[in-house]
Amino acid sequence: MTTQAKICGLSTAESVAAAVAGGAAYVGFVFFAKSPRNLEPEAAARLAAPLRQGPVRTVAVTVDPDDALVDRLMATLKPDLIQVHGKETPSRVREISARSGAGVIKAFSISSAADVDQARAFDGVAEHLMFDARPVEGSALPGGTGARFDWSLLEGRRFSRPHFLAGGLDPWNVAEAVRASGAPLVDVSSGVERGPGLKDPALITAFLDAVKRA
Ligand SMILES: O=C(O)c1ccccc1NCC(=O)[C@H](O)[C@H](O)COP(=O)(O)O
Repeated sequence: MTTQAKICGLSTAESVAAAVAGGAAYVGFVFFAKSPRNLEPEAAARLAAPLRQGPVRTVAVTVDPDDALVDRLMATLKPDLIQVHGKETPSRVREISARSGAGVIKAFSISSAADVDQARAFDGVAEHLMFDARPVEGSALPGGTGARFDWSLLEGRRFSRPHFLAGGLDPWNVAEAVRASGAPLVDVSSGVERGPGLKDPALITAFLDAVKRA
């Protein structure tokens, strides 16, 4: 099966264009004040405007979003999916999905097989599960840190919908990560940046080319 990619944390028209031209299936915009990739929903809506009629799905990346943020995102960006990267429960994921009408990507911080097991409670509740590396203790960010986990923890794992592998991927390791994990979907942020929050269009292209060859 072809691996599909999400390019996360976009903040310029050039990086959005590189993601679309390279064949990204998903593009992510971050709404988390402590992140160097943080955007106002209105700014993300402007960046996503050229994608409206196309096949690329837009993702709003959040951490424990309250109803006000969900409503504001749906009034502006109108994402296809809302990614939740905090301590959301299965019932909160259901609420966010019902309130927004968007699908939900539930992200998990992984450092052991037991961390992968906890995702079972969300299988069939969230549209996609995302397995991301556990950030180092004290990190201000729950995601987008460039940290990796042991990709083989996902080997042989099956879920009702395609799942994402994330965490420390880049153009040079993504093929090996796909092989070791068997993940059908991959996600990258810092591995296609030239500095914190600064996406590099050439690295986005290189990452998407590597995914196509994986
Ligand atoms: O990217 C952020 O700044 C961010 C902030 C708060 C919550 C989640 C965030 N990113 C989530 C993502 O989907 C990242 O792409 C994912 O964690 C992988 O990041 P990286 O290891 O840098 O490739």
